[in-house]
Amino acid sequence: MIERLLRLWPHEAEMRRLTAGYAVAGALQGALLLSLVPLLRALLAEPVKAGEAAGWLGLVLGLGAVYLAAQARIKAIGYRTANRVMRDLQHRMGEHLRLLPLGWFVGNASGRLARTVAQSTPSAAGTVSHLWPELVSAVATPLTVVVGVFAVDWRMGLAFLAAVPLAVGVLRRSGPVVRETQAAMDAASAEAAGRAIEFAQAQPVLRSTGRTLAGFAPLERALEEQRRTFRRALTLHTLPQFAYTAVVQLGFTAVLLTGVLLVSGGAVPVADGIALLVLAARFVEPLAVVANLFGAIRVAEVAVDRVGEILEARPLPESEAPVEPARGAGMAVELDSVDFAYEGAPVLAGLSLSVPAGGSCALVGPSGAGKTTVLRLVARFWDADGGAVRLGGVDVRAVSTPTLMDSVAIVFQDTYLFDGTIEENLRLAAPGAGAAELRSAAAAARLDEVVDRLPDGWATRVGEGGASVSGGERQRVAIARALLKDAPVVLLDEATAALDAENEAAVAAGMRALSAQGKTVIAVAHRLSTITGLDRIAFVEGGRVVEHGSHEELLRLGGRYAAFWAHRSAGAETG
Ligand SMILES: Nc1ncnc2c1ncn2[C@@H]1O[C@H](COP(=O)(O)OP(=O)(O)OP(=O)(O)O)[C@@H](O)[C@H]1O
Repeated sequence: MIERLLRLWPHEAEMRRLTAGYAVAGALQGALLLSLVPLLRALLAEPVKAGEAAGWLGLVLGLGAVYLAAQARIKAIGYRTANRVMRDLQHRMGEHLRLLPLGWFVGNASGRLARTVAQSTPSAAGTVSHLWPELVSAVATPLTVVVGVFAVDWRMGLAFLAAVPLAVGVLRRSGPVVRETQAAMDAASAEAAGRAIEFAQAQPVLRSTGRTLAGFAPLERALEEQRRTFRRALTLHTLPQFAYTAVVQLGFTAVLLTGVLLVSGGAVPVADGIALLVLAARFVEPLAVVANLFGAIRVAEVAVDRVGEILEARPLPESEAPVEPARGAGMAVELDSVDFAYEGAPVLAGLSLSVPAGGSCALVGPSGAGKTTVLRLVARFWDADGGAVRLGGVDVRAVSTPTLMDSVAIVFQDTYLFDGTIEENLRLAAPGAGAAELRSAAAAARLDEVVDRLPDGWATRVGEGGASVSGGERQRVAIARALLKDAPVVLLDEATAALDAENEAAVAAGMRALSAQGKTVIAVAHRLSTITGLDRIAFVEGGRVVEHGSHEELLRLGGRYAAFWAHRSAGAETG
């Protein structure tokens, strides 16, 4: 466990010092208990040795005071270290996230990240301040006691030790079970939390279709799975817990029997016997604690693993000799026989596409054909499995990340806006832009119409994620950002959700404005108005471009695009 943590937080010397401190505190407690033996001997002697007893009592009190002081000191250090562990892990995660490819953030990364930062780092750090010290002292205290008991009587020492191998065996066997069930419970809880969020977000749809909780199958399934996993965990944990308690009780009984036999046989004085039995009762306590701690440590291990998943996620390789692609108003984009698969599921198979600098191209095709994936590969969310993606003639793998991010502006379907004003959201793309620039970009993206309608104009707050403006309006902000950013390549994934006529016209106008600035525009387009506003069309199907040309050329060809167009036109007419 601690090795795992040290892999992520490599401060071995500090951890060793802390462990030594915890061990000393634990040993002090052991010594405190052992000093009961001479105290009881003096008290139970015939006649009572009052002076000697007072001396030993002084020692007990003194050791107690030293133990308390040591505990307070080591706890304070433990808390400080735990705080540092948490701060360092969160800081390193922040730094590391900046290096991870954008592809890492696709999918459920935000939920995973939120949980890891908010829950797993405190839990991992808590290992240092709570679990580790308790475990170290739960081992150091009985160990000291056993050494002392051996000094009093070796037979009693052996009786104390008798249960230890059995207890260790039970713990070792139960470890993987607890860990596996903990991981399963964690995954089931995460899934249930995700479905609950989905359920909340889907409320408008569910209510408009008259469906209630009973009708929302994904959440029901996730909750049922969570209950099943928890029941299974309970069953699997019961047996090892029972076995451990039984072993500890068996050990206590062995000490008791040995003590009674030795005392009644006259081999051990009565006073020593009583003292050793008192010790035995205190010896069992930490052993029981160890079992609980092992469970808690397995839980913390899952948290440490989650932090590790982020810190050990690999950034894409960076070229040691980066090449700067030639940069004009636009930049040529080329995909050359690109193959790509998501976790083994092939999406692109030998896809080739070439868009000249300043040119524009609409990616059209059936849902799931891989159009969005093409845009993601141009922005190097991931590297292609085969073939090459080139910007300005240079392989994206040879371009440094800052240059790449500088060369590409991305307008994706799910545009994220920060919880600030419209103006602040625009300024993200160009912090130094003057008011005139801002207004001209907004006008080109028809964002000015939105701003005029909003109560506080440019100073209107958009809410978390841009919740207080519509999807189409968010895309207008993103297009205005792309105009301001002045990157030579603009990648645009038109929203598939129904856009009203006004927003649709605004997106088409924004694309025209980007093209007019000489930028290379590649857009996944769904609407006839936006498709025909671009120079060329690439029809993507089966992981490759199957038709490529202008709108008129492709209609004349009478192939897949012509059929798609006829179908869409019929749909548009019927509304
Ligand atoms: N992050 C991901 N992990 C795994 N599979 C993915 C991921 N993103 C997309 N896919 C799958 O890859 C295929 C291509 O997806 P992509 O989004 O590129 O298609 P598309 O042509 O843009 O579709 P649409 O028009 O519906 O947006 C789909 O089958 C999709 O389910």
